[in-house]
Amino acid sequence: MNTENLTERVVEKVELAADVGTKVANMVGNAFESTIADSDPSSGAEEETILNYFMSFGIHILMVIIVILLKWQYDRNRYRYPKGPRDWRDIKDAISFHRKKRENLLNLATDYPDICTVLTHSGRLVLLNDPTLINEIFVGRADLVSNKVDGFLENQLRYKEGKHIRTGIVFRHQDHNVRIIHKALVNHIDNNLVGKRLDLAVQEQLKNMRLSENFDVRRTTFYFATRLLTSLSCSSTPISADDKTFELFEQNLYKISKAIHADTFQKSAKAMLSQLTGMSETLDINDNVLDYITTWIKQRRGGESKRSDNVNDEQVVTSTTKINNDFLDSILDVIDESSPNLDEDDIAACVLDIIMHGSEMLKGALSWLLLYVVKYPEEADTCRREVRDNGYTKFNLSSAESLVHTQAFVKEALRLSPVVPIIIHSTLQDFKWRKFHIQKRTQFGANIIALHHSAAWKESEKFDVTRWIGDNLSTIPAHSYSPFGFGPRVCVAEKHIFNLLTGILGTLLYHNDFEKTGPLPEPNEGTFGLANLPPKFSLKATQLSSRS
Ligand code: HEM
Repeated sequence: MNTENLTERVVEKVELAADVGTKVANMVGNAFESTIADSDPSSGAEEETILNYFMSFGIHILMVIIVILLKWQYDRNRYRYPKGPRDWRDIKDAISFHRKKRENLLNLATDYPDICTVLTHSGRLVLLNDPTLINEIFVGRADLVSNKVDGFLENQLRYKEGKHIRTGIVFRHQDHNVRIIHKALVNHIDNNLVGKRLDLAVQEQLKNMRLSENFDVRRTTFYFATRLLTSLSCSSTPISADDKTFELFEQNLYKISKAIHADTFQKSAKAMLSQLTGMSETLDINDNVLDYITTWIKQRRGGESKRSDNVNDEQVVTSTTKINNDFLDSILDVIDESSPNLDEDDIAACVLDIIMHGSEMLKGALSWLLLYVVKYPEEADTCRREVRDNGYTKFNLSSAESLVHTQAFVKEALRLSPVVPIIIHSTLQDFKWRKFHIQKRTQFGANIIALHHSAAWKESEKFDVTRWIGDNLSTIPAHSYSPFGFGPRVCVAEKHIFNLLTGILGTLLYHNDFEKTGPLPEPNEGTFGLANLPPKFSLKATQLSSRS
């Protein structure tokens, strides 16, 4: 008998056992219920009733445990996962996985260069360490979403039955609406922002950036990014430090931002508690932030219907009647294509996602860049010379492409310190893949940090900007660099992010000198949860004269 037949027979047997187990549990349960129901209350020694009650309760619990064990055994035989430290013997490692997550992700990639299954505090995770396998799952299977990440991040607001706001990493992909929104956002960036509004919007927020003798890098870059993303998402919103409502909105976003990234055992316990009780401070703040965005959308739609009331019957209201030309408009434009129809709550959730994800990610990337600027002052000086030689006085997306050294600096910093160190999606259905049979809702993690540090890179631990320049480019290993995700779920801003970051860094370096004000954190410190952020640190910025 071959192994496949044997496995099938074992599976059948266990299936049968599980079935019998359930039936027995029901029978015993029913028998006890009827025993209690049949007992004559008048004859009733009270003590006996209590005893019966406890016995019945105990047997129910026992049966539930038996059924759970049988189901567990059944699943073990039915599903086949890649090997890895996932045994109960490794439970201690699983519980402490988060504590040294960075090292764990790197070690696991060394021990299992292709793939392995790990038990983490948020459940089983199939860790993909090889670029080909990552592609097969993340590109070949566009229906993957990370529901468990939804549950884990405490900021997930169930804004509707079955729908969550997913901050940091956006949208559920099985849904038709997600595809059309993704496409609408990419088209909007390509057609309306690049070479058009984007340059002015970034210039304005760079001008307002509060750099000082001692500025908190994470906070400053967060406020810069939030304002930029808000102006691009909902351009009619008054974004000013004097606007009290906007100030509150920003502060609340910052509170959420601080709360969400921890990836610890305590955090899992807290998330579980808030799922059970529905009570969570972060969720409350999130609610409040969403209300704020809903108000903008109501105002916008109110304005639009007034405008369309004024146009005569022959005139069709199309996207050209929209005067704001922002992310919100691009979503409003695809309402007619949506199914089920996007309503105000859905739209607000998307806008909030864009603002939160964009600002979190930009904060992370810019914080790492400034940290590397002070850690590698000579490299930063080379970048500064380049921007000065190119007369790059103010942000311009398309000419950022020509800042070769500065662009290389950005790429190298995001290689060593990717803002998203592991991208987690989960499966919607059971499926067979290679020699495995994967259960639905299994988490898959693309081990980005390990890809970026793999032996395929020459001196992978070294901060070497030159690897991205000229002939050295040929030494860059294929498919081993992916700071913005993969496949259909790739970041909507992916094509332009390097130029965006290069232009921002270039402008900051043109006008400022940055120095440390105290000990600097190391790149392997900081929050390493779903996002990789440096710990809080401050720098001194000194304004440079326009021409040195
Ligand atoms: C350094 C900056 C950024 C980084 C590192 C980054 C990274 C990522 C990553 C890794 C994903 C994929 C998530 C997944 O597969 O689950 C993603 C998705 C996304 N990003 Fe970004 N991102 C950045 C900036 C931005 C900005 C500025 C925007 C603003 C428009 C943006 C909008 C989005 C959206 C809308 C998605 C979801 C796409 C979808 O699920 O269909 N990102 N980003």
